[in-house]
Amino acid sequence: MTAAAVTLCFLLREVDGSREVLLGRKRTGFGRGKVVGIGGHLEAGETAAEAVCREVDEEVHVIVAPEDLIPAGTVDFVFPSRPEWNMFTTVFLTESWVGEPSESDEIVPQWYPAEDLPVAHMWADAEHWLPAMMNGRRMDVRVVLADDNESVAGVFHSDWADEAASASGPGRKWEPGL
Ligand SMILES: Nc1[nH]c(=O)nc2c1ncn2[C@H]1C[C@H](O)[C@@H](COP(=O)(O)OP(=O)(O)OP(=O)(O)O)O1
Repeated sequence: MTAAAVTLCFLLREVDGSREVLLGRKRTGFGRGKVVGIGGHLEAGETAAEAVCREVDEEVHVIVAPEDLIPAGTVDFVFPSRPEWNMFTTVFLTESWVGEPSESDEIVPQWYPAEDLPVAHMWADAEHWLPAMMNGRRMDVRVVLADDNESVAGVFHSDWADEAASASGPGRKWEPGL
């Protein structure tokens, strides 16, 4: 089954010398009640960059220009016992936008210290890949969920800096853990 194409954007700012990231409590749909990144599904004909700018505007009313998106990699969420939930996520960071985040029907946004994420309220896998990506590590990640569709059964990564990783296909080197 093909994974749904989705995208996430993490807004980063510095306040009194400390870095903060914008997350939000999801009010509807997949992952309702969890604190998640801002983003969602690509619409037909959209690139991930176009989709994430649209989603950030729709969900938290902030305008991000495509040229201000910093590519951070991808996360493939694999739900072996619910393959219809599989999602392939293109992840971006940004430090530039216009407007102040405000809530929508879908998300209640909130700034969190980048060093102290609300992991108890997030997907269990987020602490494996999000801190590394926020710290500038560009990579492709594969998260395999356990049968409860919540806990993490396995995490694999392939750094963009790793020459072997730039070749997709059978030559690609996936390392366990992060
Ligand atoms: N295991 C996981 N860990 C995580 O941190 N985020 C996950 C995840 N599995 C999925 N996601 C994210 C990726 C994606 O951005 C989001 C689901 O997409 P949406 O918010 O668009 O879903 P909805 O059901 O609200 O659909 P829409 O109809 O597009 O609003 O959940």
